[in-house]
Amino acid sequence: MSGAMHSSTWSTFLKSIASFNGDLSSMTAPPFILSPTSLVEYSQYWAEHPDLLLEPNFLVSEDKDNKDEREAMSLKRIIAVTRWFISTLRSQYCSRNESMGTEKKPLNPFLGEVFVGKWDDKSAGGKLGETILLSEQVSHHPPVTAYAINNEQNKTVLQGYNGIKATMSATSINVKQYGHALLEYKTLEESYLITLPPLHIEGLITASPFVELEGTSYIQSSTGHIAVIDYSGRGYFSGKKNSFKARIYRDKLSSAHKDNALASISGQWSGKSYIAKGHSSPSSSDELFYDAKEKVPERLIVKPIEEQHPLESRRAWQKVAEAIKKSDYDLIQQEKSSIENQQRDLRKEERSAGTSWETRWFDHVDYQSEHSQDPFISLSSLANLSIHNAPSGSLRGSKHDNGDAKHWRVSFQKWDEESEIKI
Ligand SMILES: CCC(=O)OC[C@H](C)CC[C@H]1O[C@H]2C[C@H]3[C@@H]4CC=C5C[C@@H](O)CC[C@]5(C)[C@H]4CC[C@]3(C)[C@H]2[C@@H]1C
Repeated sequence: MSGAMHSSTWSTFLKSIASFNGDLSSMTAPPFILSPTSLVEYSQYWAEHPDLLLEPNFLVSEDKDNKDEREAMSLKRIIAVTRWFISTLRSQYCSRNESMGTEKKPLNPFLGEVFVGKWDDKSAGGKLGETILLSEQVSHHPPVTAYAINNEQNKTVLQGYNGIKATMSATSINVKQYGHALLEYKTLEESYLITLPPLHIEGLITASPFVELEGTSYIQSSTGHIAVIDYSGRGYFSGKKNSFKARIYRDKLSSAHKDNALASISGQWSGKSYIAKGHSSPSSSDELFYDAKEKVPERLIVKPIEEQHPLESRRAWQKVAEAIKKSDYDLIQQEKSSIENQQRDLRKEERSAGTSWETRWFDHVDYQSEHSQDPFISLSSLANLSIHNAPSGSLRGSKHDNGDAKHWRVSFQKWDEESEIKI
């Protein structure tokens, strides 16, 4: 499609943004902006660098009785966790631009849609072992995706969920993320709570949308250490797009003053970033922290579509994905409606039978009725974060710190009992 063709449908699309009702998935975006990939696949972006996710397992002090050495190693580990987290951002927020030219509108997963796969051990000597991904659309209204990434050999589990609330300004789409990630290194008996930054979509006017992160996100360790990460785009303090500054403190209390920082990291999460000791802001003459362009992401291994279960994403959306790749608008609508009609019939059957859809591998845990033993409660209080269903990273006592406190948690027992869907 030439730019001129785009601009006519795109300008009508931009006008539709003006009448935005809050639910992005209900908007009819022009076909050229549609992605053939379902949102349930985005969970894979949390572990396209399995080596970085697992690295803290290999940063332990030999001398258990040496307090200073233990302290030094726990600081090294939260720095390694921050490096892993920064390494996920290019895949999370730039991969569509890199593969398809612009950010795209993902397919809106149906309730119960699943996506599974694995990363093989690419390390020398097999110290990493296999890592698997389970991803499930646990809610359709509003859309919520839950995921778990499990590495048995190193007893490391990353689990979390994501939902969004979007609002529109004249020129950009503003997105608040809901949910969080919990990272547990069971051998180390150490865990981390990771919150999700707000984002906005820029480039809408020029029909070349891309994600820019904003605000602040946190990584809280069970050792007390906390990483506070501030995001900015072009025109902000650093003037470059995809910029961030991360400061690591001994605990939440000392994060009140920037000069208490034990380490400072800054640069671009989609490019190079640097690290310096203490609170001084690092520059390219300091030690390289991470280079997002240099490290190649490891693609998840997903079995061929013909071996997939009907609930698996690429099989379920196969005809729609092919129609999108052919830009065959009528076929896209036709194939999408057949999936939507199947879903409507399922919901109708459930209503008349008085049943409701059972989530497959995840439980909706109510933290107000049961203080589940998982570290979410202790990590949230270390970070002074709300345990409620507030925008991710909301502080305790903030205006959203009330209402439900229900969060999605993986049940590996249910995965072990799974008989139909295989990795
Ligand atoms: C409906 C309006 C429309 O189609 O506008 C077209 C534009 C492509 C902008 C809207 C879409 O932009 C997409 C970007 C998506 C986020 C990208 C990455 C993540 C991180 C992941 O861990 C969780 C999901 C999340 C937040 C995606 C959520 C959905 C976003 C905002 C898509 C917008 C519909």
